[in-house]
Amino acid sequence: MSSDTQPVALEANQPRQFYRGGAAIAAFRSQDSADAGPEDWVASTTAQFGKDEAGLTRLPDGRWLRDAVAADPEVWLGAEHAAEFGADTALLVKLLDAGQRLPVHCHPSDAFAAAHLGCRHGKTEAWIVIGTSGPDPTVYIGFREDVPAAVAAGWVSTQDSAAMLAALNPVKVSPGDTVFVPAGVPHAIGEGVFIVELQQPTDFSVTLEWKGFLADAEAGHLGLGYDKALDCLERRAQSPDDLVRRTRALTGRSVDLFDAQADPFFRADRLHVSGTAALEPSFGVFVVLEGAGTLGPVAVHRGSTVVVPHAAGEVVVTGDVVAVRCRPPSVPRS
Ligand SMILES: O=P(O)(O)OC[C@H]1O[C@](O)(CO)[C@@H](O)[C@@H]1O
Repeated sequence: MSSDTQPVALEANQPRQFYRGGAAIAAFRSQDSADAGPEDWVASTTAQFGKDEAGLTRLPDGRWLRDAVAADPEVWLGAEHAAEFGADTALLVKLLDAGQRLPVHCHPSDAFAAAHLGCRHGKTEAWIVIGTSGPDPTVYIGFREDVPAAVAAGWVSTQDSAAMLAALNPVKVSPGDTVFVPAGVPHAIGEGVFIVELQQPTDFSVTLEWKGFLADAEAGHLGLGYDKALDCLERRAQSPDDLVRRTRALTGRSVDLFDAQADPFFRADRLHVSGTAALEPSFGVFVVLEGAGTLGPVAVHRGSTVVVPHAAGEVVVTGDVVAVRCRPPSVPRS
């Protein structure tokens, strides 16, 4: 019988990345050192692309979370989820602190990943802005106008960063804003933006703007070559209004952070608890944004991250707490 029936507080898990950042994570989590890097992979059962272990979360008892879930998917994920996904959580959550602008890149869809990368998941993602710094916190999302394939390929081969960035919609952001990033849509998170990121559980990226970020072009196309990799790029114009939501003013007990277009990929809500709240049974990844209290038996405060197995049942939150609850997609009942 599995003992994984209680929420578990997690330490930071910061695999090496190629870009600067991390001070906001250190401040948020009250860490001593700000040098651990710009990303914290929370409750991760996903390794970095091409790596065996980097990125995976270790439970406090020393097991990889991935192995614990594999040993008992129904305990961790519930019977319905396990029937659809097996031991796959179908979710990756990160804290990401962009200490510099990230490169322009995009991610494959499920169909592209299945056809070329041997995986059922692509990497649709979404961002919940939880902090900003500097004079101009901006994200860049989707092309402003349709871009012909030859133009995109030309930008990549000449590494025309200025053209690539200028082709994207800039969006100023502040805490409480959310951005849905469908597979294929090119994007770059700007300097000074600190987010909770939800995504499908892969590390597949096509880095259009590799120069100045990656060692060489080879690191940017998933081993497919840019000719093939750029087939996953969404070159049609996007309207930021369709992708960005401003949720800061919403303070209900549970505020849905994304709209229906995110439902096939993941769910997130912001819980505002004052007193007690009982949460329905579910696998969940929690990031506590404000306040202090308890999540089941676990004491939590700003900066806490907690993974909750489905078998924890109805979990009670107490105290004055604002937290983001991240969950995999709900599996339709047949
Ligand atoms: O996928 P890359 O090129 O490593 O990009 C870095 C980061 O950019 C993101 O895709 C956010 O846009 C992160 O999930 C990822 O870790």
